[in-house]
Amino acid sequence: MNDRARRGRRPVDRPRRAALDVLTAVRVDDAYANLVLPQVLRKHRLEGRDAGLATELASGAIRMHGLYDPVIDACLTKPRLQPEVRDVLRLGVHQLLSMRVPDHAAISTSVDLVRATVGQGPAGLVNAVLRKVSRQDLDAWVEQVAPDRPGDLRGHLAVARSHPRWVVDALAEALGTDDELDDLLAADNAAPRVTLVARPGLADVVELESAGGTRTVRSPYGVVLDGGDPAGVAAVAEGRAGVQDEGSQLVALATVDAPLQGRDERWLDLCAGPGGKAALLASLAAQRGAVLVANERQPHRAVLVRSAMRAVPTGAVHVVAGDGTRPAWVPGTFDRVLVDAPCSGLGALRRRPESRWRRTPQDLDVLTVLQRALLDAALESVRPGGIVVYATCSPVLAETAAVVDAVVASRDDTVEVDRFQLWPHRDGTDAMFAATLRRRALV
Ligand SMILES: C[S@@+](CC[C@H](N)C(=O)[O-])C[C@H]1O[C@@H](n2cnc3c(N)ncnc32)[C@H](O)[C@@H]1O
Repeated sequence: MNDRARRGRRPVDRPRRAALDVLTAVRVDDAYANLVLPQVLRKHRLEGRDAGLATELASGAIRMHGLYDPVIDACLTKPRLQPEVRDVLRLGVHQLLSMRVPDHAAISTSVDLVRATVGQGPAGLVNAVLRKVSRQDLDAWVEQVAPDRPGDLRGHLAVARSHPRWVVDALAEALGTDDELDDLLAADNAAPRVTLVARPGLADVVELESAGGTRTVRSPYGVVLDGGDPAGVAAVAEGRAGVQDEGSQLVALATVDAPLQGRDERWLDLCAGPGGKAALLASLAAQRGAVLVANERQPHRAVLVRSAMRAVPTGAVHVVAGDGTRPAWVPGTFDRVLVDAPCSGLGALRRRPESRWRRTPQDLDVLTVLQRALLDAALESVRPGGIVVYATCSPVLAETAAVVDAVVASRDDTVEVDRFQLWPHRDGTDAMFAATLRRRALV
């Protein structure tokens, strides 16, 4: 590049550069956007509004590429596109169709970005594609690139709401109706507000409300933050409170509040990492004179569980690392057991922009075998008359009802006493599933 050309170039906008770094890490390194974002923001020294802009750009472009890619393809004259250039275009399309960025700013910053990162070659193409995209709004593009809504509702929503078609089918099956499908998929695309949990005996909701928040409707321990950084809330920094979706709080509460006859002092969280539900269970255990064993297979996640427990009175919890399908304890040891099983996470799509694109139907084949083994191990671990709650952050029937039904049907010592399924569009929570089972008392 000669000096004249260099002088003529505008500096690349840092939030957009940061957003592109996130897209690259997700595409090339299989990174999780929510984990890589804080590092990238630090690297580019972005805070406040700039950090918010980079986050919105990256999350939106990743989440919505099921819609943006057909729009981009409709504007190409040649079908092939370098992945690096497509990433820049996805960011540009997000600004043009889903944000209030003026067209000229969205286009010129995208051209600058591709010049700085890929080179001068694709600058003209990026300019031309984004100019075409800017000629109509989001609704007009959906009409142009998505299947016809009356003729193929699920196909239409898969594109319009940017979900893989198999995920749309699995969610529709779990809902039991297509009538709410649009609302559910739209809710998956909206960033959730941050919900805190006041760990009982360690913090209370009044303290969290004073940080600027509103109490949750169903959990007595939850506060939805109005905004701001939860790490700045003293109770969170000290481990007396945590960030936890209301649905997860309700799962922990279902575990400890299910009626139980007889001894109620040994509790087990079979799949505890990173420790959100275990920390709520442990603080309740401390209040109720019980002790929680928090088990996690992955040692590095067991470390996270220990950190989540830092404010819980010692003696109320023991954290152990082990395979929950091969328990290290005597059968029938526990009075209450939570199995928060590893799952597809398709009920928490609001939180992870890339996860819908990573999962495959084949994942379910592997997961459901493990889920059944863990639920069986949980039932072996609980005493006769004891309670087991099986939970997933997925509503997909193969990992919820089908697992519970199969395990209950395969045993003559287990009855189901309750079941709930939460939904983002109905309940404002992740789509958590929980079934409460009781091991029959000996007669
Ligand atoms: C859905 S997460 C649990 C979330 C946790 N209850 C919370 O609220 O923070 C499932 C956890 O199960 C762990 N896991 C997977 N296989 C396991 C096994 N065989 N035994 C025990 N834990 C396992 C995973 O490493 C993961 O941390």
